[in-house]
Amino acid sequence: MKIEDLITDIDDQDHLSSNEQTPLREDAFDLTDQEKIESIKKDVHNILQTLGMDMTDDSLKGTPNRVAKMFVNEIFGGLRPEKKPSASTFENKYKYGEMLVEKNIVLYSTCEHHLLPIVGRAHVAYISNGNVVGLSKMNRIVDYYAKRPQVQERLNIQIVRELQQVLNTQDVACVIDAKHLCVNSRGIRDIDSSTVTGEFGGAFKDVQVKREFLDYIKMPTQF
Ligand SMILES: Nc1nc2c(ncn2[C@@H]2O[C@H](COP(=O)(O)OP(=O)(O)OP(=O)(O)O)[C@@H](O)[C@H]2O)c(=O)[nH]1
Ligand SMILES: [Zn+2]
Repeated sequence: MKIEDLITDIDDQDHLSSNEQTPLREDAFDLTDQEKIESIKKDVHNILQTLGMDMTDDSLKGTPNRVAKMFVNEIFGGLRPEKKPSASTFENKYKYGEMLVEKNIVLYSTCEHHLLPIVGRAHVAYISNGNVVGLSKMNRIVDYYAKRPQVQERLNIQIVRELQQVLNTQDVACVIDAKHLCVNSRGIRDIDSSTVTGEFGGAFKDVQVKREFLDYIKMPTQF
């Protein structure tokens, strides 16, 4: 793929290098969402028709529209830059200077190689540089980048880069542990394996800081 063919969220271009970006074409948003749904509907119909399915069957006739809407509005809804959650920060008045960990964030994404689900957990942490972000915004940022055709490594990096920008600090980390249905349910069909990735920025590169973060993740949640 040529470098010119790669764009990312328009407002992300300053701080992401091209290999961290979702490979989108420049004309990615020329069509409206409704136009995309109409086009994908025909494609899904064609796939099922080619497979020999009776597309007039009551149970199947709504499928192309259903799948097209699901692609555009739901599982790939995070391709649209305007859907990025606004993660307003506020002043760290209480001067909390330790690590904050938002753990066990449920993650649903889609493997871009097979278009099968990736299901897992993300654990996000940062050390405040004067600003704090609303807790739920971390879950929302994970969800936004997960709603794209993804590979886990890129998803992991995109989450960290976004929070680094929002919080104006390098001291952000994210670990993802996820099952890829392309590995679990087809191909090698290894139901037990999962994939762990980690991205550690700034202070989290320090072994002890990283250790503290990983220990918090392991700690059972008591409630
Ligand atoms: N690095 C990485 N690889 C992934 C991810 N999701 C899926 N893959 C892998 O992408 C690879 C695609 O390999 P191919 O050989 O082209 O596909 P395939 O013939 O379907 O491979 P098998 O899954 O081994 O049957 C597979 O090994 C997948 O396991 C991911 O998030 N990160
Ligand atoms: Zn896959």
